[in-house]
Amino acid sequence: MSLLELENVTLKFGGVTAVDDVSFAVEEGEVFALVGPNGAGKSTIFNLISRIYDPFAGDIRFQGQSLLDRQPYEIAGLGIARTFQNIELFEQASVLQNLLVGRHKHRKSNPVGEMFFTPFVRREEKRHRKAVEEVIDFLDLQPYREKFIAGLPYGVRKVVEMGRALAIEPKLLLLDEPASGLSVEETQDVAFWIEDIKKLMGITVLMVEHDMSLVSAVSDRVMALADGRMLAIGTPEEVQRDPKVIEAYIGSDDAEDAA
Ligand SMILES: Nc1ncnc2c1ncn2[C@@H]1O[C@H](COP(=O)(O)OP(=O)(O)OP(=O)(O)O)[C@@H](O)[C@H]1O
Repeated sequence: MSLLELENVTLKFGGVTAVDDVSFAVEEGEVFALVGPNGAGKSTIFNLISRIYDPFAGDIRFQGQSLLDRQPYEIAGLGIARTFQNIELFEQASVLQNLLVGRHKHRKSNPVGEMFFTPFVRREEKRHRKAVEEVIDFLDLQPYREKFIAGLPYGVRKVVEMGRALAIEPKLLLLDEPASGLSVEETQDVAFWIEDIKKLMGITVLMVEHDMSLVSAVSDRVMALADGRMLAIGTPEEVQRDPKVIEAYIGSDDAEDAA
């Protein structure tokens, strides 16, 4: 059984078919990338998996169970965490506080227990702190742990967003353009982290990314899309060599990314 399966998924926005009969499966333990020119449907696929949109047709399954009868707020609890293209963190809160928010789905205590700070609540709090401290160490965020997000450089914020998703202890991590806006050096760091997330944490990664150097460095498999349709699926090399993929990029705004 694949970890995540999309089967004949279609979504239309008015007259635009953003995702057109798309099927693919992500296997446990792999890094799988979605690539394609602007408007190909990549972010819409993430929003479908996150249950922000209902597909017009088709099914989306996680660990064999359909996600279509789930609400968006249930998705993290099932073990799917995501980052956003436009970083979504609490600006006036510290790195530590932002990561603790990621632990929300693990909270088992009730409001009365929290009011009286019972031994159970204390133990639970310790467990959350430990999990978050591990993520802080893992992502080298120690120097920033008490700093407010508002004062942090863009590259660090992106790492914090990845940390918040990891603090959920997901089985599947959805990374929406993890390298966008980053320097070459920062992108290399992201590549190392993705490798470690896969190898050391055993987390499966599905990512949307325009930077083909990052895609080639970390992905086991890649699916290329254009105009909502699947063009090719395979190793990064196979997909980059595919004539349909080359043609889709030529003349698009993203021609340089494909080079
Ligand atoms: N909420 C929406 N309402 C109407 N049309 C939308 C909406 N979201 C996306 N679209 C359209 O659906 C198509 C796919 O968009 P999507 O954002 O998924 O592409 P993408 O591959 O993620 O592009 P990019 O690389 O630019 O982020 C585009 O034609 C887009 O204009």
